[in-house]
Amino acid sequence: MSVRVRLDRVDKTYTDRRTGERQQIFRDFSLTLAPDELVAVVGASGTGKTTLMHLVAGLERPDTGRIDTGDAPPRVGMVFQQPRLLDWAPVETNVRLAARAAGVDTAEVARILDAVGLTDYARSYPSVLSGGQRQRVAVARAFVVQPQLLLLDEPFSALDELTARRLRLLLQELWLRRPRTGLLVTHNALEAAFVADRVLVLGGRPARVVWEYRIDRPRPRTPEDPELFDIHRQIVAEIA
Ligand SMILES: Nc1ncnc2c1ncn2[C@@H]1O[C@H](COP(=O)(O)OP(=O)(O)OP(=O)(O)O)[C@@H](O)[C@H]1O
Repeated sequence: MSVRVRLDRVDKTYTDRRTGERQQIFRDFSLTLAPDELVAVVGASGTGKTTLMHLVAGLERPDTGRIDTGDAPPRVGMVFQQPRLLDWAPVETNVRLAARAAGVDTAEVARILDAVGLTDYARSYPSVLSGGQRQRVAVARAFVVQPQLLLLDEPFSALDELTARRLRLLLQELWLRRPRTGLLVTHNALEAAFVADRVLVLGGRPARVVWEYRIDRPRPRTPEDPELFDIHRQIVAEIA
């Protein structure tokens, strides 16, 4: 079952540790992610993209307002900029521990390792893998839990462009096997255009959606699609 995510009139304030000043990151902020919709959030540094992700993940609580993800807490798969693997454990164990913690049949582990192209590295330790391979493990760990909600915070921005591109294609492939609701935070407008059903440009303080674009390009998409390139240019123009 896919989830609908609804942020309803959310306020979120932080106190600056150095100055003691209060910063209102969100005021009366509402947003809905439809079931199986992939939404990308872009915008200038410090606007509140990661805060938004943390609110949706339940890692931060709103001061006021509600975040509704349905009756039962959804299974969440997260991918961060850094893979955050357990260095003492082989690849297979990294993925299996995530599956077990989520109560998912560990038979899924071999299947997802195959899907991300890491079967031959199942017994390897993260330290011997390339950056791209480590991030593939992180993607496997996120997908092995069969997430109803996918949260991607700059998942490919620490990788070189060619590797990032391969991982975006992998993400598309995994998502197409079974679509699910997702939120992607990225600085890369082309990535947003390639991955998302809808792109939001966040700006200002408190943050608001200053521009929104629905991407109706059919999937599977290719990064060479000139229409996606045009959309990416519009996104860049809106961020600037
Ligand atoms: N735990 C915290 N305590 C205090 N201030 C915080 C905390 N988390 C974020 N902030 C502040 O909230 C604002 C928004 O931060 P956030 O990380 O959400 O922005 P962002 O849009 O993700 O930025 P970037 O693109 O640079 O990652 C920033 O001014 C940041 O300093």
